[in-house]
Amino acid sequence: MTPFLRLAVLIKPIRREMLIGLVLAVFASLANFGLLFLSGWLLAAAAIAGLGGIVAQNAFNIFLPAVGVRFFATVRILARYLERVVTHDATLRFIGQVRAWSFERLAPQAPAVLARQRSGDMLFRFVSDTDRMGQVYLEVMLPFAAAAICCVVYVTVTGLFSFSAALVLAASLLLCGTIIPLATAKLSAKATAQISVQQDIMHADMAEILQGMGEFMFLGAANSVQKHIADQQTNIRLCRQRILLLQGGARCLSTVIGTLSAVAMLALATHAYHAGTLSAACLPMLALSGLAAFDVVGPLPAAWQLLGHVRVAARRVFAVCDQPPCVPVPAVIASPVQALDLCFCNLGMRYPEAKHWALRHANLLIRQGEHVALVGPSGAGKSTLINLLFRFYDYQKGTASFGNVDLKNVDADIMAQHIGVVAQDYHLFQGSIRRNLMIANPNATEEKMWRALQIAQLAKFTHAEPAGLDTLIGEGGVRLSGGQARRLVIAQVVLRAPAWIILDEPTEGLDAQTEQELMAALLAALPPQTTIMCITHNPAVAGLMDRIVRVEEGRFHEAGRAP
Ligand SMILES: Nc1ncnc2c1ncn2[C@@H]1O[C@H](COP(=O)(O)OP(=O)(O)OP(=O)(O)O)[C@@H](O)[C@H]1O
Repeated sequence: MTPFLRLAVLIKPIRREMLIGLVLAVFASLANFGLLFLSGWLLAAAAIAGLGGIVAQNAFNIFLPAVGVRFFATVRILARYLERVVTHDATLRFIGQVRAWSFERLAPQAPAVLARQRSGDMLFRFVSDTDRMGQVYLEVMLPFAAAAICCVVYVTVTGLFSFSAALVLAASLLLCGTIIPLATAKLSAKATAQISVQQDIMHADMAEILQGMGEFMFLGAANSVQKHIADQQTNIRLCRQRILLLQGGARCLSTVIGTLSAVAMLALATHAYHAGTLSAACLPMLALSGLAAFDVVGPLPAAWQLLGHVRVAARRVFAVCDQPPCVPVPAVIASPVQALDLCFCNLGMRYPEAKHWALRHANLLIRQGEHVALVGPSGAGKSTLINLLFRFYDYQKGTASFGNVDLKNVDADIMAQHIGVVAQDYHLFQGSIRRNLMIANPNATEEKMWRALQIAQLAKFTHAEPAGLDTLIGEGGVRLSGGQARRLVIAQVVLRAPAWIILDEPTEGLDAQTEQELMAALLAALPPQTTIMCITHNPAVAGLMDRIVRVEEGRFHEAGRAP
């Protein structure tokens, strides 16, 4: 299906508002045309009556056309106002719909498929591209539909008075409404596509630079990065200049054609007057209405232009949304049952596009309530276990079960109900300590929050801060030290109190004493049936677990208890 057909399907729920908006837009334009049409006639007829002596003046009924002029003026204002309200409301609703639709499709792809995209690019697609797709009704469909309907009416009405003037009007409207906008769009197509691609790259670059500004400075690359962005900006500006020049030229040409057509219509009407087939009062009426008719084709070059942008934006959004999720969604989602034992049998797992198996012939059994340390060299496959458990990635060989349910029949939401993770690459949210704790457990009382902070050895720090739980931690927790941030993540997990807790290097960045206090408090506070899987390179931490499993080249080996 083409991007436009797919957009047409998405736009269906707002078709009633679209239709009302179109009717109002047509009313406003017709009222504008009627206003100039009637005013032109009224002025000329009044002047002729004025020159015709007292009998003609008395015979001339000024009131009826004056009422008509007021009617058209009022309808024009009201219809334009209501049209703005209805069409903008429809547009905002449509944008919301496009965003909700794309989010629904993107969510199952996280994080494996989305990890292959640049975050700035994703942000741009999700914000600007969906915004542009949402403009398709207001900025493209509405002007085209309104122009088509109004032009037919204008030409028909003009034809009732002068066939030749109607022909001139029809030809000029066709030229300004289709040929000039099409030619402009064709000439600027390359620049339009370039802008889309370059903006795409620039936004992704900008996001990366903002996130890694410190690292760029450490590497002494800040100036070259600045220059790189400035160059991209220059390219985009040059493309924009070209488009604006073409659009300005098209507008000029349309104005010239509109004026020439009004002059030609006046000349033809004058000829008809001399031939006795048209009254003198109709001459300015046709000239003025000829000018008014061009109002509806004015926005069309910009509409053609935007059509190109919408096509590019829709293609980009659909391209991301159509990617199949890395892990197929189970037809029927199962729920693990007690006891929540984890069992891998001859498991083989390879990351997409990777040459090597991250896990191979892996056998592992962890019973609920056990405290197990996972040790082993870097790259052995320890963190891969988390990716598998949360169904971020799929396994290709062997079997895996959790709580007597095949892992292929569960999804991340189900697993998150049973497992809490303190990951190596954790993320804290902008805002306060309280907000971050509430995200983990929206129903947590203040007392429970303090207890979780106590266990995570962060209560002393929080108490010492004047704002306490409302202490702001900055974007990603930048106002906290690495160790404090990690302990806040531990507090989040404690607050959730899941049946399983996976700690990936929980004490990294902590001094020996805090490390001991943290682990002791954690082990003492957790209910005995809580399973702990602790991934660590630290022998002291591994020694606190019931048993140690060594991970080597994607296989699990029992290594007994640490001394
Ligand atoms: N997203 C990914 N795509 C492709 N390969 C990956 C991905 N993540 C990990 N790998 C590969 O899988 C293997 C196991 O990685 P994993 O992260 O599980 O190691 P680890 O034991 O946790 O290492 P560390 O102790 O350094 O965290 C490595 O060879 C790694 O290169």
